[in-house]
Order: sequence, then structure tokens, then C-alpha cells
Amino acid sequence: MAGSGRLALGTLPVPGWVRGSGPAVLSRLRDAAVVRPGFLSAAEEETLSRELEPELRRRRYEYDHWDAAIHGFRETEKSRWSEASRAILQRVQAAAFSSGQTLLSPVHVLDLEPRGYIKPHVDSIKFCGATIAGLSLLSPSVMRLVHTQEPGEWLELLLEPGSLYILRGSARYDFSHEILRDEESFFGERRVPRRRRISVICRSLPEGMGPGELGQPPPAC
Ligand SMILES: O=C(O)CCC(=O)C(=O)O
Ligand SMILES: [Fe+2]
Ligand SMILES: [Mn+2]
Repeated sequence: MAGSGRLALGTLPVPGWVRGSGPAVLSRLRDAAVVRPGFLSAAEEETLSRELEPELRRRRYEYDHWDAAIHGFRETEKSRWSEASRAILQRVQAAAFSSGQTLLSPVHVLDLEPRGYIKPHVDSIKFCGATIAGLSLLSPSVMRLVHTQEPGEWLELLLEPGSLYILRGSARYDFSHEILRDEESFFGERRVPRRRRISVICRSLPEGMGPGELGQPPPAC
């Protein structure tokens, strides 16, 4: 069990990087909250962080997001990517989105300093559609999802560097998501020390909205 990274839950295999309040929520969100560890090769991680570093370094860490959800961060909305990074983003698109979904462009890049964190929030339904997909770089972190109506229902995702997470449907609309601060960064019993983390986040447009119809998007969803 421990060796394979999977835990048998009745007949339902639960990956070792997902924990939840119970079998019902794990089963219900099985295809709605997905983590793919090792989605990026070491070379791909390096490609992305090298490309992002100079752009991020020009900015200063901020301590209040526009909606105060994010603390200790800097961010950019990036539309021009190297060919190598474009290939990675296309793999994300193919893995996370259906052919009918249009992606929000530009791509959101978020740099959380070691003491930075993201408070529980649901991404704006005005600006983001049904699917959110994020690559994690540099540091592991724990993403917690909590049902907005039933706080006893929760899921935790262990996001290792190089992993891809996908939130869609119910996981995206009915659950808040957050990135735990260093002091609270545990995956079950396992301490997950938070260092600086960069995430690269792709989102679909709200259904029925064309790429030109968005108006002025917020700095982040
Ligand atoms: O850093 C992440 O992976 C998530 C960021 C996030 O939740 C947001 O910008 O709305
Ligand atoms: Fe979010
Ligand atoms: Mn946000």
C-alpha cells in the first residue's frame, strides 16, 4: 500500500496525494479534484522557473490581494511564452480541459514567498469557467478544499513540485480552495515545509463567453 502510493478504500483506489473527510467526498470528487504528481519532468520544471524568474524578480511581494485572499505574493499575467513553455502549456491544456473549453489568456503566474499563503476562496464565476489547472514549482504545498455549505466535507491535495492539479465542476464551484501557510502545512501527520512556491494557473473562460468578451479581468481570479 505505502509502496504503491495507493490506499484501498472498498473497491475505490485513493491516491496517496489526496486525503478527505470521508469516502463519500473522496468518491464524489474523484474526477473533479485531480493531482498528477510528476506531470513535469525536471527539465520542464527548470524551463518554466528559468523563464519566470526574471519577470517575477522585477516585482515586489504584496501582502494583500485585491480580494485579500492571497498574502505574501507577487504575480504576473503572462501571454508571451517560449516555444518550450508553450509545449508544456499545451500538455496542460490537453490533460485538463475538454476541446469545447476556451482558455483564459494570459496565464496566471503566482509566486508565494515562504510565509505566503492563500486563504479559502472560490474563484470568481464571472471571470473563470468550470476548470482550473495549476502547475506547482519549487516547493511542495498542501491545497485544502472545503465545501462551502458543509464545512465538515473537505479534501486535501499534496502538491509536490512538478505536479499538476485540476479542479473542475463541483470541486471548483462547491468547495473553497486554499494553500496552507507554513505553520499549518501538514498533509495528515506529514509535515510539508513551505518554501517559496511558484504556480502557473490555466483557467477556462466562463461557458458561452468568447475570448474577446471578458473586459478587464482582475489581477487574479
Ligand atoms: O497557487 C495556486 O495554485 C492557486 C492560486 C489561486 O487559488 C488563485 O489565484 O485563485
Ligand atoms: Fe483560486
Ligand atoms: Mn484568486
